[in-house]
Amino acid sequence: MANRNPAVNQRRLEEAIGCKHFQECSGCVVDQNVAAVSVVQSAKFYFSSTSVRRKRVDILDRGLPFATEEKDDGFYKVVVPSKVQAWRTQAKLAVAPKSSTWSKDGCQFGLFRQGTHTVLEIPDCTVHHPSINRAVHALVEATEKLGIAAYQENTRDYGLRYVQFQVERVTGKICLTLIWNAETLKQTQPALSRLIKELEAKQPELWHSFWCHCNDSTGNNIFSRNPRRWHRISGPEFIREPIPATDQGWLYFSPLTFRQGNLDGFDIIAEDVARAIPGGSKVCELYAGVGLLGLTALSYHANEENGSAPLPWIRCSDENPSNSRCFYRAVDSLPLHVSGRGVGQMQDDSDEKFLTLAELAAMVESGKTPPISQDSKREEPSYLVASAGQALKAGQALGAQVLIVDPPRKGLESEVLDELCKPFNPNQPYVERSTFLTMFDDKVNWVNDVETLIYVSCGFDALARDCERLLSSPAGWVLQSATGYVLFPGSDHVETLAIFKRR
Ligand SMILES: C[S@@+](CC[C@H](N)C(=O)[O-])C[C@H]1O[C@@H](n2cnc3c(N)ncnc32)[C@H](O)[C@@H]1O
Repeated sequence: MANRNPAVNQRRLEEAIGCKHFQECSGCVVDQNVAAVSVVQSAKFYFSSTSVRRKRVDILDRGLPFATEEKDDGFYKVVVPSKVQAWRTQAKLAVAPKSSTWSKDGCQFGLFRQGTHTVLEIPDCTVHHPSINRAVHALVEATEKLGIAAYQENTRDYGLRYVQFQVERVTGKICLTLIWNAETLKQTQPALSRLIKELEAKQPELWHSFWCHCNDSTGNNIFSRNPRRWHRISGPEFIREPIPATDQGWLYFSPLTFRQGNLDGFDIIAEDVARAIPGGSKVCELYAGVGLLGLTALSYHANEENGSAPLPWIRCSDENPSNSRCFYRAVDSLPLHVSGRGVGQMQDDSDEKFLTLAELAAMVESGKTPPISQDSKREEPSYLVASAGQALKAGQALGAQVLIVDPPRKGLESEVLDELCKPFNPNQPYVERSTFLTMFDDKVNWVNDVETLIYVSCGFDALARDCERLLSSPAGWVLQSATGYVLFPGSDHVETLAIFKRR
């Protein structure tokens, strides 16, 4: 996995971030040796522990003893997938009044100091993409010039609470979301419109789009999931990012969809996920966001230069309804040989759509094979809006040899984990859709055909918990590899790619 250039990785492991806000700012816990953080140490020990070694492919294949002393045996590889500086392409900053005496002299933008609600300004943050720092400077100037007041937590007065910056990497432009203490857009006026006008006038080339999110709640949540709280004020609806590991196609994001904080780094993870999928596999992806991992895999395997075979189908799902439009836009942007559109395709309700019964009977009589073959055709990439547990029970993973999961920090939903821990049922017929099932739903193993489980984790504790259950279950999972990516250099965070095989 990854580490395609060990010299570059080594240099990044030793490089300093060199930020002048370090120590005062709560954003980073180290300024150099970015892998020397406690979560990476814990992960190294965890994957070297006896309980994991017992189910590790390298140990099983070589017949090695699994009992071990408390030490890192080198199985867990650590990769720094992007530069250690300027990697952050998405940031949320808190807003506070500039002075404590007069609320209308503008705003300051930064992170809360550890354990407080006092904002520390970080105008020269070295992990921010330079466009974010430019945007912060522009906001400081504009709010000061116009006398825009920041939200006052104790009195619940005034407007601006948080700001979110999303950089479109190819243009360097910013999609700016202003989170305003208001119930409706009308209540943000005229301050919001004046602020946007000023920003646009001062730096017209910096902005991709402006959004307002109305949040008048008392809690600490920055965003509500209610789509009616979102308002696009100007600019295009979607940010475009190239599909990783290929020159073909685009991914589309809006502020209503999940987007990784370090896209350069996540590109490497997406490519590693694609490489871990055997060519020609049918793939189901849960917790798919806008389809970043699945569509990368689809593109990667459609590229002859990678010496692979195209994926007959990918089925993606996520609970956020805003994702599906982004997903289908991305599919539209792919060349036909990648998306599989029009290439011997199987439509949604099976091929029976194309033949009448009489035609089918005539074909069989004349000795021809009817075109109802569940495993030889390509199916258009599809997207289901559903929770991961619901998606499995709708049959999304029936017939899939590979399952990709990239859950939020809290890990897999218990329904998903329960399903993955069921033993393989050799008597369950192979079908690719629940309509073809001849068993009662409660008897079905919804992941019976999955041979490779690709687990991308942003929460190490939850991964360790899920891994423990998978490896001790009767489902036959063994661990092929575990790679830790220092995706947010400076922070005590690790993104892990764990690959399980069924034996
Ligand atoms: C860490 S993100 C990964 C998204 C995608 N792989 C990416 O990199 O852009 C997790 C995703 O899980 C979704 N999610 C959270 N809880 C979920 C659930 N219970 N069922 C399905 N999706 C869920 C979120 O909407 C989010 O898109």
